[in-house]
Amino acid sequence: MSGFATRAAFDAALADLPMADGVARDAARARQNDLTKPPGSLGRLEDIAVFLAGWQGTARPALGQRRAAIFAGNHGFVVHGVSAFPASVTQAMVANFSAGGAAINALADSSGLDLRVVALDLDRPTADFTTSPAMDEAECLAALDAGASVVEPGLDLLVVGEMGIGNTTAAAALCARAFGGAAGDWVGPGTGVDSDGIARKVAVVEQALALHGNAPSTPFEALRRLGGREIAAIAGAVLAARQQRVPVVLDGFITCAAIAPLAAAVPAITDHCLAGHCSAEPGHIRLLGHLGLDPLLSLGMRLGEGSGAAVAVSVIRAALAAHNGMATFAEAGVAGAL
Ligand SMILES: Cc1cc2ncn([C@H]3O[C@H](COP(=O)(O)O)[C@@H](O)[C@H]3O)c2cc1C
Ligand SMILES: O=C(O)c1cccnc1
Repeated sequence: MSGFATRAAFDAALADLPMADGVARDAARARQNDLTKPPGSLGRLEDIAVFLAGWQGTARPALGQRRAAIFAGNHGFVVHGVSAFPASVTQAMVANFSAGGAAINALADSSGLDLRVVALDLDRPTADFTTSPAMDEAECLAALDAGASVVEPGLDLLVVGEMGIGNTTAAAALCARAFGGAAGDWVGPGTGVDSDGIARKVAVVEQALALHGNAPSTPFEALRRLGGREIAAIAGAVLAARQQRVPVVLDGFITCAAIAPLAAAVPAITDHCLAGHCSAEPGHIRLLGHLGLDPLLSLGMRLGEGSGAAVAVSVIRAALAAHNGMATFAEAGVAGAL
């Protein structure tokens, strides 16, 4: 199993990304062209099957072991009034996940996902990033490692999600740091703050960028200074998944923002990722453009918890049902194209 015990281990993993298996990918594409339909007629369902073939290293990919990993963390900057809900909701929702009552419980169930919830030091919020780095090096490494720990051999697909009151503000700061633009380009209503709340979020992001803007702009430093434990854990999970060639389905604005610092340095980090959906949080569509990802769904969801990605898994299942279950022209005795 992978892990990120040191900053050098994280940097080395990011500098040495394995690529998809081109032979398996070509074989899957050839199979798609042999199935009893006009080539290309299943649109992105075909591309999804070919993508999974490349990362799983087989022309007939499967979804036997599929997991949703939800990481939870608390943030010091919430004292500035950046969320419509109190920070205590993070812990309460983790209890709700355990009791089976949250949206992700229902949606993971509906997509047949094994749900893992990883609560990261909820009684110890990160430091307020308007006055200091959110985490010290050891805290950030522990969070990255907690993310890596959900990636186990044999996993066919990993969905990542988060819970952390205030984290749309951290996500906005990470995006601005990674891809530029004004704080206001990345800040949105999150859980539903009003225009005063948006103004407070913009001010908090601007303060954080002013304080940390001259720090080394490495992915690790961005996560450590501007991220949070659940955000660093997502980055760790996505990177560990890549090391093991496990394909990943990203969720909304926050999960995508978690890999923004990695993608700004190494754009190929998104190659093993699908964007499950486009969130209604306004920064998400902008961020997906920077990540080079075309979302599978756009349902106006703005929840987090991995919920949009979990719904997208139903589409991915459909893609593989067609890829693995259909007959070829030869098998069915159907005449091919003229
Ligand atoms: C009951 C409840 C359940 C949630 N599940 C996910 N989030 C989402 O909302 C939070 C981010 O929004 P903000 O930055 O405005 O706080 C995160 O916890 C995210 O996962 C929730 C929020 C609430 C209130
Ligand atoms: O895009 C998301 O995942 C999101 C948006 C708002 C609040 N929580 C999550």
